[in-house]
Amino acid sequence: MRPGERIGGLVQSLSEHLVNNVEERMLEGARRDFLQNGFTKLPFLVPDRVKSSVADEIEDLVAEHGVRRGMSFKETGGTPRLMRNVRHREISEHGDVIPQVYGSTDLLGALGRVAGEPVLTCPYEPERYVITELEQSGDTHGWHWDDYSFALVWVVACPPAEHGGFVQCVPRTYWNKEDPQLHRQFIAQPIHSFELRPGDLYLMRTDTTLHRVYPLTRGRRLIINMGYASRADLHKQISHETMDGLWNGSRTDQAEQTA
Ligand SMILES: O=C(O)CCC(=O)C(=O)O
Ligand SMILES: [Fe+2]
Repeated sequence: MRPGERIGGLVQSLSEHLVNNVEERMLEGARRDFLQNGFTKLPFLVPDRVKSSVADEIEDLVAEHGVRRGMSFKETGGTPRLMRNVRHREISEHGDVIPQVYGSTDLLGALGRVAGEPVLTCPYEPERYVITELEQSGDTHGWHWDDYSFALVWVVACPPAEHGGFVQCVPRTYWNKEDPQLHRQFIAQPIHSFELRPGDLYLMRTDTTLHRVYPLTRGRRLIINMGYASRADLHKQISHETMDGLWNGSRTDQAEQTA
């Protein structure tokens, strides 16, 4: 089978799964969670065959193109990013399955039913998809918001919660890049924590949900974050300091920024 046919078959099996196996009540349950917490797990959204093809591609890409980064950003109150990443550019150049799955019309339709509004491919390409591996003790994706409204995160590897790696979030919070006031956000509202397992997917309302990955003490955590836009995002002036800093520097820039 030619690669194009294999990938076409995978996207087709995702569409068939969404029509045949994902019931309205599952999407409605996810929608209630999502509106309440800015977060919902959706492991049922994608068939195992597609999950394992995406996972295999992620493993190959991180082995071949992963770059270690260590940074912090004043726009999110100086919180750390200690991780290995593969950026959009390398994923779209060397990946086959991920770019096709990302743009699947049926996947976007299902996400829109959960979000309660249209979920659109991100107009700013570097934020469409990024692979993140946490691999050392202390590695974390520290507290932040994202520039665009939605993230669909696919979990390939994750240690048990005893070793960190779970997601924490504070919904209904707003990002003032000049003065993010993280401590005030934590005082004003509770922090919700969610354990993840390999094979999980989750959808987060990332522009109004402050979130982080709890620092790892052992094991390995590997995900791909697929970023999507709302209609409103298309009309906003969005500056991209944190994501540009994280994902867009050249290898030399990154080496200089690495702690
Ligand atoms: O690793 C995760 O679960 C979250 C990733 C994330 O927040 C991001 O890439 O912006
Ligand atoms: Fe994020």
